[in-house]
Order: sequence, then structure tokens, then C-alpha cells
Amino acid sequence: MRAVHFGAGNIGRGFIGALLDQSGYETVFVDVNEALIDLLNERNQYHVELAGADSTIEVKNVSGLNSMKQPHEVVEALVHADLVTTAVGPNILPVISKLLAEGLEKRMKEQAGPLNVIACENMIGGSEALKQHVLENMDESLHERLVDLIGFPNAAVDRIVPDQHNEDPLTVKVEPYYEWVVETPAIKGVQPEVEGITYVEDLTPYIERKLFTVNTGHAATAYLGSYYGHSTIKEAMDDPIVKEKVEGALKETGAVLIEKYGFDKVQHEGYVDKIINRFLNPDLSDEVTRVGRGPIRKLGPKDRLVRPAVEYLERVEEDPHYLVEVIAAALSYKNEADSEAKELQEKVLDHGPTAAFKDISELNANHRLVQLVEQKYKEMN
Ligand SMILES: NC(=O)C1=CN([C@@H]2O[C@H](COP(=O)(O)OP(=O)(O)OC[C@H]3O[C@@H](n4cnc5c(N)ncnc54)[C@H](O)[C@@H]3O)[C@@H](O)[C@H]2O)C=CC1
Ligand SMILES: O=P(O)(O)OC[C@H]1O[C@](O)(CO)[C@@H](O)[C@@H]1O
Repeated sequence: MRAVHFGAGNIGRGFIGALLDQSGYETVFVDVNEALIDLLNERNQYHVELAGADSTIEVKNVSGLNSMKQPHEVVEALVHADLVTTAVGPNILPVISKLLAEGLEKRMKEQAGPLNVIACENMIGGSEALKQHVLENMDESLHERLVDLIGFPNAAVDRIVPDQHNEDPLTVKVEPYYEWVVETPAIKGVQPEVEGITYVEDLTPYIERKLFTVNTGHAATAYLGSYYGHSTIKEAMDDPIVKEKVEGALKETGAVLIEKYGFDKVQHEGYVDKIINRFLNPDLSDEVTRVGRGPIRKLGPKDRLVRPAVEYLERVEEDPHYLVEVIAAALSYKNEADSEAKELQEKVLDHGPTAAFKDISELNANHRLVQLVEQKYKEMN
């Protein structure tokens, strides 16, 4: 079996690639990082270290293609693939969709077999969004065929893989925990057999529970951590002021999730505790700059901060004080090395924090959340 995976980064190598190998796939990584691609082709294998577990996984049967220099080879690989996965980041999905559309078009002309494309990104509806980008890059006469033959099942992926510099650039250190959930209704043909995938009928509760707990908690730690002068997630969580506020934010998202999906309160509290312990893993050093990367995306209407805060106002009918503070910290977040953080601070400077937040969150000026954030931002700056 052959898999084509876009993005040979932390999650690509440290999570998806490892499971594909364990499931018997030969994996072709497609990336723009020439050094990584060259090394993958030189060695055809790499190591995944499980942090704190003193164990290493050898990942074999891998190779690489440079999408900038070898677009024709990528198209050919897509024609013969049994599965396509991505872990490139939400903002890169439109970028890879052009080549993906070309490959799928050729595949549909040369063979009629169905195929599934699974976007493994931190976003709601990632595969569906990729499908829309692919359709935009494909002649309309082929749309019906694509919809019939190519499945884009949405997925939720959870494994913390910090940025890292290892002696061997292919080696990647990951936390032992992982969860990969894929929804079944959109699958075409045979359900891909991948060890570690949990298939579910309805992904919504899983992706929302994950995004509004792991990712809200992580983002809260990053933005509050940065506000209080910390540089790593562990350092931030060791600060009782930050920890109390992160736990408060997760109580608010928990209240939304419990009300919305009927989760058991005690079980959900156990899930939150487990996640906070994952943030505290002493064998992983995660920078607040990685976890806080892309603050404009993270302040978006459907993402981990604004969406649960809006739903808290609607469902719990109280003010989400902790989430408001996290949002105000996110609006205050500065990092010259992060293009979105720079753009955010330019927006705040040019238009003021309230107009910047209103624009990014797509909320009306008179929305209660906008008013609360405006007030909190003033107190904090
Ligand atoms: N790192 C983590 O702990 C987790 C990350 N995720 C999600 O996984 C996705 C990837 O994140 P990471 O692996 O951490 O990022 P990363 O930056 O380590 O990897 C992204 C890879 O995509 C490659 N890339 C960029 N442009 C490309 C293009 N046009 N074509 C092909 N490849 C391209 C980059 O060169 C890089 O190797 C994101 O959506 C993230 O939210 C999800 C769960 C955990
Ligand atoms: O990858 P993103 O969406 O920029 O956000 C970083 C988040 O992704 C993760 O790497 C994995 O869920 C978390 O560590 C963090 O919450």
C-alpha cells in the first residue's frame, strides 16, 4: 500500500508517518524543505523518540518528493496512491491544493479507483476545506466525478510534538500519547486500514472536545505565559497565576462541551487533568512561541478561543471571564519572528484593539464578547 503525505514536519514524521509505517504503507513525504527530502531519500528511514518513555520507534519505507522541484513526480505518486494525508498547517492547505488537484485529475483520467484524502490539521472541517480548495483548482466538468470518487473525511489529531533541533535532523521526539479520529460518512471505497485511527460516524464532539480543551488550554498557557514573561509552556504552567487562569478557561470550555454534548462532568474533569499533565511533561520542552504561533488564525471565529467564548455566552448565559482574559492576552501577544503576530500588532496599532478584534473574530461591535475583551485589554495594557 502506498501513502502520499504532505508535510514532513513534526506531526508528519512524528505521528502520521509512524502510524502509516506500522500499518504497512510505503510513505512518500511531499515537502518544500529540500534538506529534509534529501535525507529521507538518502536513508529511507528515521527515528521517533517517545519522550519520557525511553523508547524509540524506527520508521521505515519512507521517501521524499520536493513539491517545488518535482511536481510531476508528486502528480504520479498521487495517481498510484492508496491514501493521501496532510499535516502542513491550515494556511498551507490552499497552497498544496493546486498540485493535489492536478494529481487527482490525472488519477481520475487514468484509473477509476476511489481514494481518501485526510487533512490532519488543528481545525474544524480541515479535509472538507481542502476539498473546496481542490475543487477551486479543477475544471468544473470534473467536479461531479471528484465528489463521487474522492473522499475527504474530516479528522482530529492530537499529539504534542514541539519544535526541536536534534543531532539527526530526521529524528523527532514526541509525547507517547496520541489520538487520531476520522469520520466515516465521507469515506469513499474501502475504509483505510491504519493502526491508531479511531473511526466515528460524527466527528463534531471529538474535534470540539479536543480543540476546545487541548488547544484552548495550550493557547491560554502560551498567551498568558508570554504576557507574564515566560518562554516555555512548562515554565508558564509552573506559575500559579497562569495555571489558575488556564484551569479557569478550561472550566468555561468544559461547561460549553458538557452542555452541548452531554459529556459526564467527572469524566470531562479527568480528561482536563490528563491534558494539563501532558502540558507539564518534563521530557518535552515546548516554547510559547510555537504553541502561540498564528494568533490571527487562533483568534478566528471558529477557532479555539472565540468560538467557545461565544458559545459560553449563549449556552451558560454568563460572562466567560477567563476566556476573555486569554483573548486579551492573545491580542497583546508580540513576536517579531511570527508574521501573524506582527500583522496582529500592526492592526492593533493602526485601528485599535477593539476594531482589530472585531475584524479578526468577525463579531459585531455590540457583541458582548467584544465589549468584555475591550475592557480587559485596557486593564492589561
Ligand atoms: N506539532 C503538534 O504538536 C501538532 C500539530 N498539529 C497540526 O499539524 C499541522 C502541522 O503542524 P506541525 O507538524 O507542528 O508543523 P511543522 O512546521 O513541523 O510541519 C509542517 C511541514 O509542512 C511543510 N510545508 C510547508 N509548506 C508546504 C508546501 N507548500 N507543501 C508541502 N509541505 C509544506 C513544512 O516545510 C513543514 O515540514 C498543523 O495543522 C498543526 O496544527 C496537530 C496536532 C499536534
Ligand atoms: O498547531 P497550531 O494550531 O498552531 O497550535 C499549536 C497546537 O497544536 C498542538 O501542537 C497539538 O495539538 C498543540 O500543542 C497546540 O495546542
